[in-house]
Amino acid sequence: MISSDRMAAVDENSEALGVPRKQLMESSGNAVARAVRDVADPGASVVVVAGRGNNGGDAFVAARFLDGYDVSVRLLGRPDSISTDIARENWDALQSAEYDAESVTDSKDLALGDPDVVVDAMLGTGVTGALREPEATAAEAMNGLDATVVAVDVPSGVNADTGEAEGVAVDADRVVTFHDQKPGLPDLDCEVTVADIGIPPAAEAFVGPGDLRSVREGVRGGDSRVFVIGGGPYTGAPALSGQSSLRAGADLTFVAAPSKVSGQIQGYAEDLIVQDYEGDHLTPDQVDGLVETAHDYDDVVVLGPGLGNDDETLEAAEQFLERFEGKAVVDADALAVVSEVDTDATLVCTPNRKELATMGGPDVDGPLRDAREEIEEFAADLGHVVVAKAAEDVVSDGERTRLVRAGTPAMTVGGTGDILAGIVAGLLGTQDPFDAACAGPFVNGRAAELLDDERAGGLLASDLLETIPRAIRGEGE
Ligand SMILES: NC(=O)C1=CN([C@@H]2O[C@H](COP(=O)(O)OP(=O)(O)OC[C@H]3O[C@@H](n4cnc5c(N)ncnc54)[C@H](O)[C@@H]3O)[C@@H](O)[C@H]2O)[C@@H](O)CC1
Ligand SMILES: [K+]
Repeated sequence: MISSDRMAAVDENSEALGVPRKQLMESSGNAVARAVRDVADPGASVVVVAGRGNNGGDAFVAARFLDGYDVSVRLLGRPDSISTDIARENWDALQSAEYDAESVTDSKDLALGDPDVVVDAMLGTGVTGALREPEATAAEAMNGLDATVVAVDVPSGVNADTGEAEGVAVDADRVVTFHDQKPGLPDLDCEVTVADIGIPPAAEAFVGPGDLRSVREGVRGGDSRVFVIGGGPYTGAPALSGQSSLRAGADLTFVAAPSKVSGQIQGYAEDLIVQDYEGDHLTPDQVDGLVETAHDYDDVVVLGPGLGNDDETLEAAEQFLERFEGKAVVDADALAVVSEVDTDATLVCTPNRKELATMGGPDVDGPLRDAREEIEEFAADLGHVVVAKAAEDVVSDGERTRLVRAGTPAMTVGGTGDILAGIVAGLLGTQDPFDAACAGPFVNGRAAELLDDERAGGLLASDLLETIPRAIRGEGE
């Protein structure tokens, strides 16, 4: 089962893997033609009613695969209003090859005749709201015919995610849907076939540019705040996490740090707001104040960078998680306490191999992907999202697991993990935790790839700050 949003992401990932949408459209159209062949013998009359998006494009392709049938294609709207290049190219192909393909701009002029088969290709997953004109009238006309109605991807007017129609919808006899079943289709009163259209499994298994779709849409809203609880024995780590969270979309980032090092952390970056507490490391005395601040401002917390592993600090981290109820990225030494706490917080944990084992997860020697099932089980037991970091990362929420293979060998330099924790926190302001956890390492890796020519093996973690926005925008594909 796949939602429309996920399908769009997978489709974009497929393109990045070298299987472009136009190729998928060719397979989709071919599958639609096969369904028509199943319901009617050669010689039968087939009318294709097409809309101006890719759903229509699929049917323009289908017309070419129906040699031996009496096919006519009716495009609802002017050819220059076809909304995608690939659909237009397939329309143009019908024109130049002298198919019976005409555009109809007024639904009153839509004469369907008495065909054996109607192909409904008005709207697919691109539908929003009730069918407008001329589609609404055309749907009624199609429903009034005796013909067998074959719908492309989803009956026009029906929302593929819910199965609901806000107004009139095409009453299909058969639906040919692509790649995977859609949540809204099984409950419809029609036969549904799922056609394999050649999307590589890697387009789903690996995080790709399609997984950044909603990140690209989630612009800064003015009130997404990140609160980094870090620093003490180390000062660079919280500064890197804080800055990368700003690059990934946070509006304001605060760093809570011991007074002994707070000035130093502030000195690295004027963009951070540093709030100090007494002492040289985090202790349980600070927990009340930190929980209160994080709750008052609805902050996304980053717990861990540079905190060190003093017993008092780990005790404080544990107490913080026991009482915090918001969203947090847990990294570095703080990871060690996660499996011991009972927390209502939503956590994204970002362990490297060693930290994964320390926190009670699998101890993996070889590629993490070989342990993907154990990592998934561990995330399920933990009840949180796990981003297990290596050359190829494994991200799991206990039900879904994806791999990330972005990045360069130079990323083994210190600090890239701090950058990652900040990116995930910045994304968590607008994204669902699993989506943020998948997008984070992909963005981090792409940010390094964008610098590979310039920095090569001399990359610094702080260099990544510069290219995070470009990585989010999709550069480097
Ligand atoms: N995602 C994928 O992997 C693939 C998708 N394909 C096809 O592409 C389709 C999606 O294409 P598009 O995103 O172009 O969208 P659609 O072709 O479903 O519809 C987009 C058009 O419909 C109009 N529209 C939206 N709501 C309307 C309403 N209520 N009344 C009237 N017009 C309305 C929009 O203005 C837009 O022009 C899928 O359903 C499928 O058929 C295939 O080509 C193959 C691969
Ligand atoms: K359709």
